[in-house]
Amino acid sequence: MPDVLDASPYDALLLLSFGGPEGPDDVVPFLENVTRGRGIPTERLKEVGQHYFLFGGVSPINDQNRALLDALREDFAEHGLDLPVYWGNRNWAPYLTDTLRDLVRDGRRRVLVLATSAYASYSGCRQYRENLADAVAALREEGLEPPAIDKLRHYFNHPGFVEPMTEGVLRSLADLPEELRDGAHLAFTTHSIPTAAADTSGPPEAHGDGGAYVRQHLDVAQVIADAVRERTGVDHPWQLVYQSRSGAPHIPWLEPDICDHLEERHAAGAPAVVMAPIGFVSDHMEVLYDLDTEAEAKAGELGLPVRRSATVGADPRFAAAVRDLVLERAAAERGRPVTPCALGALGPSHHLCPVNCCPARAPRPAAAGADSPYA
Ligand SMILES: CC1=C(CCC(=O)O)c2cc3nc(cc4[nH]c(cc5[nH]c(cc1n2)c(C)c5CCC(=O)O)c(CCC(=O)O)c4C)C(CCC(=O)O)=C3C
Ligand SMILES: [Fe+2]
Repeated sequence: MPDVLDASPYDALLLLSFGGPEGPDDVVPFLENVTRGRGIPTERLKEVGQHYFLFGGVSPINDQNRALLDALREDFAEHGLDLPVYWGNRNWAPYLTDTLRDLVRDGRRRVLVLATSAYASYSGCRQYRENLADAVAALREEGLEPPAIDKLRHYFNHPGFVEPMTEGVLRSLADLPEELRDGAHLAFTTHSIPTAAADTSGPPEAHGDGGAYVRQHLDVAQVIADAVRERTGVDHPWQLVYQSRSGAPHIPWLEPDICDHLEERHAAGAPAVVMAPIGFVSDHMEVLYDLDTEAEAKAGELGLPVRRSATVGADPRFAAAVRDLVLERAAAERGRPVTPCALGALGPSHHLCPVNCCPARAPRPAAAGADSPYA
């Protein structure tokens, strides 16, 4: 029998994700949920709807979360961590508010949240916290007393997140024809966001242009590029690039786009490119459409050999990393000394988002932060 691990003061882990449609009839209501009050052009919505219809109206994200849930439960059981794991989404069933109601029903009083977004930014962190606050408010409206909620720190630089991606890049390189392999460029890719959102991602004072969002991705890219060089003896040129831009054309978003980058690399004589989607936790629609469909098609037009490397998904090393993060946070909350695990130059992220971290354009209550009315 393994030793019993101590998750107190927490009595549940909540996997909090984006959600996605599971059939053609879900697509439009899902997009309405995502974009409620966000001013995304109708043209863009029609286009994104087509991305989903191309795959039968099904996003793989929910099945990927089910697999992650299984991996977490299996890892916790194997290691004697007695902590139930719940799952709720921001934009599709199972909806966060319903899951929070389940937590109350089961008598859970202090919940730790694992968001399926590894980096800072309004879209990747505060927006999740706002939706948590909305769910808390909804339960209070019903006369229920919701549990206290904390959110795990950003895990972009945790070895259990980075190492499976490093291995994925090595596999993609190995999959290229040998004569192209050593000259291959690495394109680390993530979701584009408005430059104004990047610059204030947080906390903004601590970072330069591009804020924590860009700095964190650059740090991970550097760690992976270094590890690849160590393992192969080859120094592959690399760059951080972006994908899945939306919003109005006159508003600046992070660039270059992956497709423009492929064109530019091709013109510069790169023999091949490995696209490494470090910004994403699983192979959801952004990976399946924007990389595997659109960017692959662009590369085909150019005659540029490309490979797309793996996301962590339900890798057991990621599940183990979550266990490590849970135990670290629980110990910290109990006032024990902890040595947070992190690769790269930035070091471990804060446990509690400071006031004004990744600010929204229009301030709204957000849970699990120093500026939270529920902290
Ligand atoms: C940083 C970031 C992540 C990574 C962190 C994280 O994972 O959270 C992410 C993930 C995801 N984004 C997703 C889907 C969408 N994102 C949209 C819109 C937007 N995303 C943004 C940013 C991000 N998004 C932004 C700044 C917008 C524009 C306006 C707004 O702020 O809303 C739209 C509306 C249409 C469009 O404009 O494309 C959709 C449908 C799905 C589900 C995929 C599936 O179904 O498999 C996932 C995992
Ligand atoms: Fe998105």
